[in-house]
Amino acid sequence: MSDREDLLRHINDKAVIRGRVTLSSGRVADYYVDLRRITLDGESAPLAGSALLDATADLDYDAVGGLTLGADPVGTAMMHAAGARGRRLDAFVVRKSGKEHGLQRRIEGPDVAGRRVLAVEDTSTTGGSVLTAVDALREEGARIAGVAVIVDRGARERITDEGLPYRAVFELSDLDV
Ligand SMILES: O=P(O)(O)OC[C@H]1O[C@H](OP(=O)(O)OP(=O)(O)O)[C@H](O)[C@@H]1O
Ligand SMILES: O=C(O)c1cc(=O)[nH]c(=O)[nH]1
Repeated sequence: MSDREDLLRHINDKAVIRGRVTLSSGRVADYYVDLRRITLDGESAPLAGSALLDATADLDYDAVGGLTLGADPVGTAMMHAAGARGRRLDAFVVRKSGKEHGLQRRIEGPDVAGRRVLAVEDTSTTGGSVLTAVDALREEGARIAGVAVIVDRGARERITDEGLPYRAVFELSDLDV
């Protein structure tokens, strides 16, 4: 079984939660894909990191991250999967709002200014969260190589309409939902 097939089994077994739920956008749905149960799972997270590296192999970037919180373990899974392949890949975290104390950085981690970065999400429904990260990254002087998610929940059109390459390891139709 390939890593991608293995990951799909993990997602269907551990992350697909049925029941009424309010989504980030305020929409109501009758299932949730809780990918934190994958990206924070010691067996599943390396599969997710590896599958995202494969799905973005045609894109040129050297740092990866997105809007906290869902994106954080996605970026670090990719960083470690890249390291296991002998490739240096940095990670970063985009805060939802700027921090008032300390160094008052909106984007934590190695500087992204002037670098080609990949904006990631665990899942993207409206694309609003990942595009918030894209805006913050551009403000910081980063160049966006593309957007990548583990599961696309409907954001493809909005993100590609922005002119951004979009890669998803899985579409909703791949899942048992
Ligand atoms: O494409 P969108 O409509 O923006 O929805 C997707 C977002 O929703 C979830 O995060 P959530 O907003 O629940 O916040 P969290 O990551 O802080 O848990 C998920 O991790 C994405 O970030
Ligand atoms: O749209 C969302 O907020 C959302 C949907 C989903 O399936 N999983 C998730 O973490 N967020």
